[in-house]
Amino acid sequence: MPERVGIMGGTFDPVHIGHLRAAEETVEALNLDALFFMPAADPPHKTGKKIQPFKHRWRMLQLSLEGHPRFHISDLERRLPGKSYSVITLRKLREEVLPGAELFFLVGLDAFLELDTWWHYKELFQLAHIVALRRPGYSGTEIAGFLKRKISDLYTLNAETAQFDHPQLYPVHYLHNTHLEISSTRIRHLVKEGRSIRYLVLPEVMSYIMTKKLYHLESLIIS
Ligand SMILES: Nc1ncnc2c1ncn2[C@@H]1O[C@H](COP(=O)(O)OP(=O)(O)OP(=O)(O)O)[C@@H](O)[C@H]1O
Ligand SMILES: O=C(O)c1ccc[n+]([C@@H]2O[C@H](COP(=O)([O-])O)[C@@H](O)[C@H]2O)c1
Repeated sequence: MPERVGIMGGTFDPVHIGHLRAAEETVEALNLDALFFMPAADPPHKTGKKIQPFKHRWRMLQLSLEGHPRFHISDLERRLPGKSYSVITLRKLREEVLPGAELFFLVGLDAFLELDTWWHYKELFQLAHIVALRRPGYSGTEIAGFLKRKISDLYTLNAETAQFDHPQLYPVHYLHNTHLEISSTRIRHLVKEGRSIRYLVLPEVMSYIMTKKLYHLESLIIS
């Protein structure tokens, strides 16, 4: 039986419990054998924005995932040249890194409803199952209309499995994960204002941010 492998792409600047809990609930709900966090080296929609170097974002992920039996990190996008387009990453995974595996690509509902702005976005649905994660501020009722308008009007909701099926393309799953109103943007702002981020990130990540002075006012001014 081919392995069922989740891929969670992100900037992870920094990784927070919104990411971690959504990933945990996906692994459980969809019975995944493994889930790879895939930090983007050059996130296409963050061009020109200041993001922390890959090594810090990578280390914070490592600290967060340590000891988890099914969570792993991949440095594939750091090794690929150019912008971190998800279609390129998924092609590479299917063709070379994980041939034979069944891939599940996780995206928050905010990102899902903007998938039509991604590079060669229609191909995503030929490469992997898409898992749309609930996120406060975005409604799952928009998924059906989005699929119909932007991808294919042959997607239909299967009431039994609560997923959208298609005769040729991969299914789209809408996960009823816990609503956690947490974003990396909010965490960066809290640090900058000298406020607490305890319980929004793992303790090891909080210590790392403090020790390395990431997101602090001084570090933002100097660099
Ligand atoms: N609280 C959350 N609940 C569900 N999904 C989330 C949550 N936070 C982020 N995600 C999803 O995780 C993926 C990676 O997110 P990303 O690293 O950009 O974090 P972010 O918190 O959205 O960051 P930023 O605020 O800097 O844009 C995206 O698909 C995003 O939609
Ligand atoms: O492929 C694209 O065109 C594309 C456009 C925007 C975002 N992505 C990916 O989506 C993930 C989340 O991106 P972001 O900017 O919300 O952190 C990350 O893995 C990006 O590489 C991918």
